Amino acid sequence: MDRKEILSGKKRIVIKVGTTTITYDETGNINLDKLEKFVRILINLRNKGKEVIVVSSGAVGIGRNVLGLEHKPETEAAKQACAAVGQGRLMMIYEKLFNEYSQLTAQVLLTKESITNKECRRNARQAFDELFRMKVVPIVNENDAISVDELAYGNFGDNDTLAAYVAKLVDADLLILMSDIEGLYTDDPKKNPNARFIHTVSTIDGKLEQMAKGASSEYGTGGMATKIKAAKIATGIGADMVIANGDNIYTINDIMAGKKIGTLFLSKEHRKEMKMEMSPEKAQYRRQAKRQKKEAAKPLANTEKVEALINAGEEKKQVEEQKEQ
Ligand SMILES: Nc1ncnc2c1ncn2[C@@H]1O[C@H](COP(=O)(O)OP(=O)(O)O)[C@@H](O)[C@H]1O
Ligand SMILES: N[C@@H](CCC(=O)OP(=O)(O)O)C(=O)O
Repeated sequence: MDRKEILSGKKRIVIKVGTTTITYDETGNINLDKLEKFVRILINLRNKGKEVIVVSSGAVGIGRNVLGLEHKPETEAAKQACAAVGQGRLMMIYEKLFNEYSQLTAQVLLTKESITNKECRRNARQAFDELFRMKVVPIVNENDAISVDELAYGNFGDNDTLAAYVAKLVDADLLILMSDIEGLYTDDPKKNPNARFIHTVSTIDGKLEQMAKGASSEYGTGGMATKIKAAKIATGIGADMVIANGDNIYTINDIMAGKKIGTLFLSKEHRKEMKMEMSPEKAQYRRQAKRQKKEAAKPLANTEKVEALINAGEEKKQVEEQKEQ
């Protein structure tokens, strides 16, 4: 099973854009050009018969700019005010762009309760179902002006996590997180030049979680840590998830076409299928590597250890040669 098979047949897609994707780094102003392209991509997906939900950040950042604040709002009240001003501006622009193509859109502002409270969750699901039926594209954000807890960005409140909960709420089969970076690395590449890119993740474990650090930009909030949290939620409910760079917004089309772009987190179903599809040679190689690792960990006398390592190297070489033949 390859990426194309996994991604091209997706039906219900949640796409999250971070503040850094829809604004200019230098000024924090809205990148209208990119937003327009984004809206066209969304409408095109709809035209192909897909159902799309947008989770759009930007309220706080845009509000901060509209209000002319030089620095990130520090107090709770300042964040609330920025979000209230910015959300209106953001929706006004989305509305205008969608309207150019006669595509209806809707604002859905969620709070923690929309997910944690059973009744609120049912109401939210009902609203999304009806919007889908009416072929409207919902644009979701947190209700930052009143959700003070969420604005702390400590527990529930970041849009990566929110997007995953939305995917869960509507039973989406794909979650795309457009970020300011092309995907997950073994460490934050902005701080560690030796960090290596990870194309596919099938298991999210403690080691992987440790690789994912916080945000390092002026406008970003969650960093990679919240994206891993989102991946756990999304893949757990059977949705695949892709993190990709929003610099080139057309990347969304490439992801949908199954091109090897960004980091793909496999849903639990695809994880199982991949395991079953592992070739006997690869399975043998894995078993052998595991055995060697175990052997090397055994306390041996120094000379024995050296001998064991040499033998292990030879054995590995032989398996690799056999594989190549
Ligand atoms: N292991 C990692 N791999 C990639 N990026 C990482 C990693 N750890 C931390 N980061 C940081 O996460 C940032 C992306 O998250 P964030 O700043 O919240 O932006 P956005 O909201 O646009 O996704 C990257 O720019 C990078 O500095
Ligand atoms: N709800 C907030 C965004 C929170 C958030 O996660 O932001 P980001 O890291 O830019 O996706 C807002 O609209 O400003």
